[in-house]
Amino acid sequence: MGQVQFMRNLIIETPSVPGNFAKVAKAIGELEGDMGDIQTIKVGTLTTIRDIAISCSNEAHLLKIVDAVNAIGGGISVHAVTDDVLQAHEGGKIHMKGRMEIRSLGDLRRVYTPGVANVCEVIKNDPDQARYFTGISNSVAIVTDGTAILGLGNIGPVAGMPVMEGKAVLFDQFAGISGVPILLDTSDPDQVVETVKHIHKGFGGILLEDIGSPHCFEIEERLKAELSIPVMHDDQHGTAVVTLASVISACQQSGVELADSVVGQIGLGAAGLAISRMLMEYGVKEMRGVDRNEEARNRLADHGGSVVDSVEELMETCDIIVATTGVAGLIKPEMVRKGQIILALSNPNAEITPEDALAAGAAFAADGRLVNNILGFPGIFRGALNANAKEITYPMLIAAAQAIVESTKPGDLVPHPLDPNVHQNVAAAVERVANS
Ligand SMILES: NC(=O)C1=CN([C@@H]2O[C@H](COP(=O)(O)OP(=O)(O)OC[C@H]3O[C@@H](n4cnc5c(N)ncnc54)[C@H](O)[C@@H]3O)[C@@H](O)[C@H]2O)C=CC1
Ligand SMILES: CC(=O)C(=O)O
Ligand SMILES: [Mg+2]
Repeated sequence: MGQVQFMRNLIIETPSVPGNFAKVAKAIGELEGDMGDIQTIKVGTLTTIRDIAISCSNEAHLLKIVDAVNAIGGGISVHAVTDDVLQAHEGGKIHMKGRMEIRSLGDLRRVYTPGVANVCEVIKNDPDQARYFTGISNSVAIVTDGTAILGLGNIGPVAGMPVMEGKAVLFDQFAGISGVPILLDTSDPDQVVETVKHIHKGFGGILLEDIGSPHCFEIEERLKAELSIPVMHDDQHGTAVVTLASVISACQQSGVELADSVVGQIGLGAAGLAISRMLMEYGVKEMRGVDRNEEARNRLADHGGSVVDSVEELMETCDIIVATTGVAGLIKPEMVRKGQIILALSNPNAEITPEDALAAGAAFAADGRLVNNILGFPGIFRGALNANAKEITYPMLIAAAQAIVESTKPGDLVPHPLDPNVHQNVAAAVERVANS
């Protein structure tokens, strides 16, 4: 199958006779539709109705699949096409909920006035008590200016809100952290820094998300210097941690020495520069990079990497390739060299699909659905908040990467994101380093 841009659900009716579902699955499979969740909605004496999630390339591809299912005949038909992803977003994905229920006047007086005034006094007299008597130390602001939402570009903070709500859901589920999206109506570094400084007192940490380069570098550096709570730009360091982990695992499994490998980074923006820096920090001696933007190329050179002239040259000369350009299909199968490790991490669509990279001879290949900062940021912040850390340091990030490697099953590049152990292990490793 090509790039997955399109996820829809088909509501399909079949006569209730064994073998009919297999016919439907065959028709979908023959057209390279990728079936996901299957739900049986109704089993009647005569007919059965199922809701089948399908991933495909685009609307035209979906229509071909619908036609093919309708053409099976024998009473098999597509009743409707629904958009479950859109429906799942109705009303938003997050909701601020109280941890106390108010069932009596006594509860009301404890939770709110007059009782709450006493807690205010306690904190006024000793501000450190806010750590125990408010949710501040368990809350992280998810701050975006909307300038680099996934690989969709500068689509603005409101259009980026579904991503920020998604990050909040992940924070909650994997780390028990309250993630609060903050949408900034400015991308001017001075204004971003000032705004975050003015709101930071309500949070135990700041996650900068989908803020484009180059202003993301200045914003993060200034906030790290000026605030005494953990600040991390996820697209830089969350991604770099998970990429380092997957590269270590791939090298271990293929008997390659990472330090002696030539690593090539395509796209030297927020994610790409941070990945290059982390790999060099970890010991990669030969780090090469390419970007269409001259300033981005210069930044790699300033950090000790070497710049090459084209994607083709990079592909030809490197053992390990990481791509974070946001450009789907940038790596052509004919550019792939036998035995290469290829991580094409752009979302929602990769520079090359893992299937195409493997078919072209790559030893390991993955995309941004697998190698994703989801494996890093929840545990990194959990560990930092547990340790009451004032910042997130390189040793904490390297420890997070090592914890991901240790949580990876043999044969895999990274752990499954729904494996709660990985988030717990990352948190424990980060907390340990922060406390050392
Ligand atoms: N899998 C994951 O966990 C993550 C994936 N990403 C993905 O990485 C991509 C980039 O994200 P950011 O680094 O935040 O964006 P960015 O805008 O900071 O960087 C993109 C860089 O790619 C360069 N570029 C674009 N087209 C190019 C081409 N044809 N040849 C060479 N260079 C080119 C740009 O000049 C820019 O420097 C996005 O698609 C995003 O979804 C980002 C963070 C995490
Ligand atoms: C995963 C992520 O943060 C991104 O694609 O921007
Ligand atoms: Mg992002």
